[in-house]
Amino acid sequence: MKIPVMEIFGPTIQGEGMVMGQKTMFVRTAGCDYSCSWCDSKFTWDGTGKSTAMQPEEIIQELKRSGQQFFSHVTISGGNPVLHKGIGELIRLCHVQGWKVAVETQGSFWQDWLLAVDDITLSPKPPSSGMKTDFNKLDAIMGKLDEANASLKIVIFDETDFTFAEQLHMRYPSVPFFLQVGNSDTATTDDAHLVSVLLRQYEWLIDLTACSSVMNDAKVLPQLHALVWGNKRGV
Ligand SMILES: C[S@@+](CC[C@H](N)C(=O)[O-])C[C@H]1O[C@@H](n2cnc3c(N)ncnc32)[C@H](O)[C@@H]1O
Ligand SMILES: Nc1nc2[nH]cc(C(=O)O)c2c(=O)[nH]1
Ligand code: SF4
Ligand SMILES: [Mg+2]
Repeated sequence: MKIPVMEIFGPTIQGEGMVMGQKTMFVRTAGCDYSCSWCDSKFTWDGTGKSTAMQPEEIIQELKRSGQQFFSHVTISGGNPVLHKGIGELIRLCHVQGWKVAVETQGSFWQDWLLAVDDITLSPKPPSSGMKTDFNKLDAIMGKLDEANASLKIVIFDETDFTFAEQLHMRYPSVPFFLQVGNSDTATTDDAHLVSVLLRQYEWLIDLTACSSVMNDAKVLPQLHALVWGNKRGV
């Protein structure tokens, strides 16, 4: 079953969340059921990017061609990769190669192949995104997942987002919880300015977290790739 692929890149580091710093390849799929106001990957769903329909075997070949022997971990992101049934076969083939597989999704859809993923990052969207989380769906997904492989990662732009994150953490207290700095300027090429803004936002988020007893075991992280490469694509 074919998968619409936007880009395949790496090896780079996972710049976000539960396995930050892990060397990995990325497979970015096209299409999203959301349209977050601040999405840093709008080209996957707004018609400005070009995708290629690929069989799982072709994706494996392209990963080997571009990453050679320099990786053992593959991150599937998007868009929302959970829209695509064919990813189940891709995960199986990655495991045959001995590679671990991570998936990034917002938690709006279920596929049975999620049970085969080594690290799942669920990133429900806070109010600033303009999206509304369907908690019936999210509860059902959480109920089916092995919590050992899952984490929650919430992007924070303002105090309303932080309150949303507190409520989410209280709803799923045993799931590892990550707060992520929001990038409010995903178009700029002025890296020095972007980094200074992101570090200021990081400090603001640390200060908020420090004063929240709900967040006593949360982790507060920047997007490491944005600090190193700014808004550059394919890193
Ligand atoms: C582009 S999304 C693709 C996966 C999936 N659609 C999702 O949102 O989880 C990958 C990650 O980037 C985060 N993200 C998107 N735009 C961002 C921004 N402007 N600042 C910080 N994180 C952002 C999302 O919340 C998500 O955790
Ligand atoms: N280095 C790097 N780390 C990332 N973590 C999540 C990403 C994403 O866009 O899903 C991403 C990305 O695009 N690059
Ligand atoms: S859910 Fe993810 S890919 Fe989709 S619009 Fe939001 S941030 Fe972008
Ligand atoms: Mg990204």
